[in-house]
Amino acid sequence: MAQEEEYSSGSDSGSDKGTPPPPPKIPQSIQNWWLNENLGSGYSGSIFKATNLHTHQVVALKVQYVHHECPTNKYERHFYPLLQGGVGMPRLYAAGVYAEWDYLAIDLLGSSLDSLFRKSGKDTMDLRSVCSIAVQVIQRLQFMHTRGVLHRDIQLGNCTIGLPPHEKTIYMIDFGFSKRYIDQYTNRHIPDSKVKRDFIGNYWFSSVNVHCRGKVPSRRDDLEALALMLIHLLTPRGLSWTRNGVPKTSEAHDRLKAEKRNATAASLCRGLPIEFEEFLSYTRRLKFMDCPDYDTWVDNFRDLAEDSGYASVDEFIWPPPIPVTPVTKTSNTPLRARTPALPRDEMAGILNDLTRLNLDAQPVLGDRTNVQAAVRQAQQDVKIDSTQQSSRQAGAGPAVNVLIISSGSEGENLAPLRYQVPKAQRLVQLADKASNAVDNATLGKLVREFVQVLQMNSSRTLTKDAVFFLDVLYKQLDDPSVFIKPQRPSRQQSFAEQTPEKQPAHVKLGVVARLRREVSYCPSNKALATMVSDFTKVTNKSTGRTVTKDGFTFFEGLADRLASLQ
Ligand SMILES: Nc1ncnc2c1ncn2[C@@H]1O[C@H](COP(=O)(O)OP(=O)(O)OP(=O)(O)O)[C@@H](O)[C@H]1O
Repeated sequence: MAQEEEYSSGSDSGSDKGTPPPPPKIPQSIQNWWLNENLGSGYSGSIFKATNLHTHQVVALKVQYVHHECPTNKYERHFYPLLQGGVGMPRLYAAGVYAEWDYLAIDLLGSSLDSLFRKSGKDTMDLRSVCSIAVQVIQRLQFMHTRGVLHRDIQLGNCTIGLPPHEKTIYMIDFGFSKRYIDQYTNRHIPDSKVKRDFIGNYWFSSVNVHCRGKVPSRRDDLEALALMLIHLLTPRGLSWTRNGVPKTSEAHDRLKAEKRNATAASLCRGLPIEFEEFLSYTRRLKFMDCPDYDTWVDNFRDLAEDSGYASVDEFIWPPPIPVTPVTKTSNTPLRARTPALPRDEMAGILNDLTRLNLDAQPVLGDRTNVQAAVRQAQQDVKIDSTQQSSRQAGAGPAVNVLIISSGSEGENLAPLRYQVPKAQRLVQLADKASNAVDNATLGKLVREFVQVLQMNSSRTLTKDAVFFLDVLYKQLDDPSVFIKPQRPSRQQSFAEQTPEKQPAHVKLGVVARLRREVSYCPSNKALATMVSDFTKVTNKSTGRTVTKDGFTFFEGLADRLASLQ
């Protein structure tokens, strides 16, 4: 941890015993390790690249003077065994005390996020990288928490990338402040307490409850710290209370705490994608013993990245790649200082204008009295989109913000498109094609294409756009005679999202396995529609919206069945 970002009034410091003598010079070798260059120094020790004198293995050696006032190595070494085997958890090779030096030999890793961000010289970090950090760090915390451990010091300096070939993986380091929240003897969650505790953590990102109210930390606080860290990265000049540096006096520290305590999620996230405000509010709503819904938040940040035109966000890629297509959602562009949110009175004016618009004659989704008109309108839309596509192909202007309906036969140009059009956009295109399909054979081909698009990158999440496609498919199969072309997906609208209560993963697995078995002898389109609906609901409601292997087999079976059910 960077010393300037660290504060611990919880340690039994030697201040009232007089200043401790300065530590002696660190020797050239410790136990079997030859110390090479210094990789970084924290408040309580230094990290060296080190080589084993016998095996020549190269590690990071974390060295600390045994009499240091904050002897974190002594605690940290007990957490590594609990965390071994997890993705993004450094391996521990050796630990011990040699002469006056407490050492830990761990995986040698790459740069910290703090150092990468500083070196970039940018005001804010790009949205893709921030989503990637969100996805990976939530997963790391989920792993640590399942092992009964809280990190308690989430900050950029404690997240590093690996060395090649693991440079796209974010590692958690520095478990010096970590703590078990599951009592190892009773196997129960530690109790809350009304007694105000000394603060252990860091000034910038420790949660309001822990930092400002002296509460006992639990899982929610690790996530709140992460939320603050993400918002910091997207905010020009960072969170306001980080701008004056480390408080030097207790009055300055009190001011910092007051500022942190008074900052609402809405005020911190103005101009940022809504997911960040929702995430911070969610972490602050959690109760002391609540288990956070890690999977849903991983999905939400994946969706946000995909919706913004970024693929494979599970991988942290640095420097950030240029998006495959221009990012079209300005509301998702983290340029708060340069594109401020609308002033209140201007917004009121726009809303008033909107209310004066006469929308009465428009066909309404699901209004079956307007079927004929809506279908005509839908066909008209397709013609317009196709015309726009051909004029664009003839060099008539940029493709930004226009939905393209492929005029080629279904699936034939998948490979080239795969690298040009983001997944979200492809799914919406497929939904549009499905809405215009007039026979089962076409729908079957579209289902096959849907499977390929879902498998385009490492994420197998049933995104909002994938649900949109299934929604269209459901409506076509259920009763095409009353089918009306649906609107584009929004965060609020989907047939599968109206009942949001969660179900455990095993329920999903059971239902999907049944669907996979039964689809090949399903008697009618209507019955297939019910299956599509069952699949979507159970997947959307389970903890983790990942499409499983059984799920993909179900869709392949569905495509086959559509081909034979004419
Ligand atoms: N395994 C590693 N491989 C490469 N560099 C590392 C490794 N671990 C730590 N570092 C570097 O050393 C810096 C300090 O590491 P760390 O935070 O673990 O030390 P610390 O002494 O516990 O810090 P503090 O006392 O401030 O908490 C990190 O920010 C990172 O740059």
